[in-house]
Formats: sequence, structure tokens, C-alpha cells
Amino acid sequence: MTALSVRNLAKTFTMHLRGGLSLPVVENVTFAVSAGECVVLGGPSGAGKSSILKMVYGNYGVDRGAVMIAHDGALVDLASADPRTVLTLRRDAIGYVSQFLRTVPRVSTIDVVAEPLVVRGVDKAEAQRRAGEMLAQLNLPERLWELPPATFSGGEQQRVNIARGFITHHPVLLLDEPTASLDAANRAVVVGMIAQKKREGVAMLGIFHDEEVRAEVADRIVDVTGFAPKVAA
Ligand SMILES: Nc1ncnc2c1ncn2[C@@H]1O[C@H](COP(=O)(O)OP(=O)(O)OP(=O)(O)O)[C@@H](O)[C@H]1O
Repeated sequence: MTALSVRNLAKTFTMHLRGGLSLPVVENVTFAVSAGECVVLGGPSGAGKSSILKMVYGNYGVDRGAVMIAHDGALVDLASADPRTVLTLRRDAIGYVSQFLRTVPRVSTIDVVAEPLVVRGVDKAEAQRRAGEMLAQLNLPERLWELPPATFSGGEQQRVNIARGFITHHPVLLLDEPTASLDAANRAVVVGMIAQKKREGVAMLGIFHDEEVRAEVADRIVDVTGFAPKVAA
């Protein structure tokens, strides 16, 4: 079953501070991700992988094309949806694990991780219990759970971010380098968490620079260089 279908996306950045210089990045981006599948975007630095992920989540507008996401038994185009629909899709249908944690001052780690469940109506104590399970799985020492993550190391912050991104059940999940700052043991934990999401039928689209991780999680690699804009003669 197709959970995410990207059709003919195109993006050109316009550099307003450079006299309106236009920088075509990708065109005709077309691929689909099925439930229970992890598709990885491949290609060299600058090919447009992050830009595609940001368009799929609606952080970047698209010049052309559609991002169809399964929701309530239909496919909804996130690229042309109004802001309310985008928020609904982000609550119920599509999640995003970014590379970096955006920390909020004074909020404890356990509450940072529990929050996505609390806003979905889960009882606070139950949300914190599940947050603790995620943090323990990711080997984050319990003495850190009551502290805000602002002063944590890069790898600790990334694990808090992964716990927060994986705690909900979004049928489509976008992963932007979730293992970049992790040691081998924790990379293996995340690989296991991705395998678990596959078993639960989640469709994942990700960027992984680490070749070992990529080989373990990718069911298919979509080479982004195939979407390079044709240079006009
Ligand atoms: N907001 C932006 N404004 C202008 N140009 C941008 C913007 N975002 C990306 N670009 C440009 O688009 C091109 C593709 O960038 P992108 O980050 O998508 O590549 P990538 O394949 O993810 O690279 P990497 O593997 O290095 O992360 C680059 O040339 C980049 O400079």
C-alpha cells in the first residue's frame, strides 16, 4: 500500500540578496514509499536530498508537483494543502526526525520526549512512562532525564530527538540523518528501532550518510542525481 507518493516535484531557489539569481536544485522528483518500507535518498553532497525531505514535510514550498500522503483512507496533497491541513497531516500522518534537537529552556528531557503524546491526549503519567522506556532503550542515563537537554552532548541531544520522533505512531516518518552523532552501540539501537517501525507498517524516507547504517535500513535507494535539472542550452 502506498503511504507516500511524490510526483514531479521541482524546486528552484531564488537568491533575493544576489540580484534574484536562480538556483535550480531538482526537477521531476517522482517516487513512492509503501507501508513497511524504508527508502533512502542517495547522491552526493549538494544533490538535493535535504531539500526533497523538507519539501515532503512542507518546510520548503514546491514550484511544481505533489506530495501525496495517505490520510483517512485517501491521498492528500501536502504540497498544495492549506496550513490547517498541513498541521493535521503533521499531527496524524507524517512525522519528521530532524538532525538536531530544538531545545526549549527549562523543560525536562522526560517531558520533551513525552510531549508529542501529551498533545495527542495521552495521560501525562503514561506519556512519561513511555518516554522513559524510549530513553532507556537509547541508553540515556536516568540521572539526565529530569534535566533540560540544552547542555547535553551532541549524541545525547540526538538520542532525545530520536526518542521524541519515534514515540508517536505516524504512518509516514521522515528521517534526516538520525544517526549522525551516535556511537556504534547507539547506531545499532536506532537501526533496531527503524526495523521495529517497518514491522509496524510505517513508511520511512530518510537520509543516511553512514554507509553501514544505510545498508542495514534501506529497502531501496532513490538516487537524487536522477532529478538534476537539465541545463538549458
Ligand atoms: N534555503 C536555501 N536557499 C538557497 N539554496 C539552498 C537552500 N537550501 C538548499 N540550497 C541549495 O540547494 C542545493 C541542494 O542542497 P541540499 O542541502 O538539498 O543537498 P544535500 O544533497 O542534502 O547535501 P548534503 O548531503 O551535503 O546534506 C545546494 O546547492 C544548496 O546550496
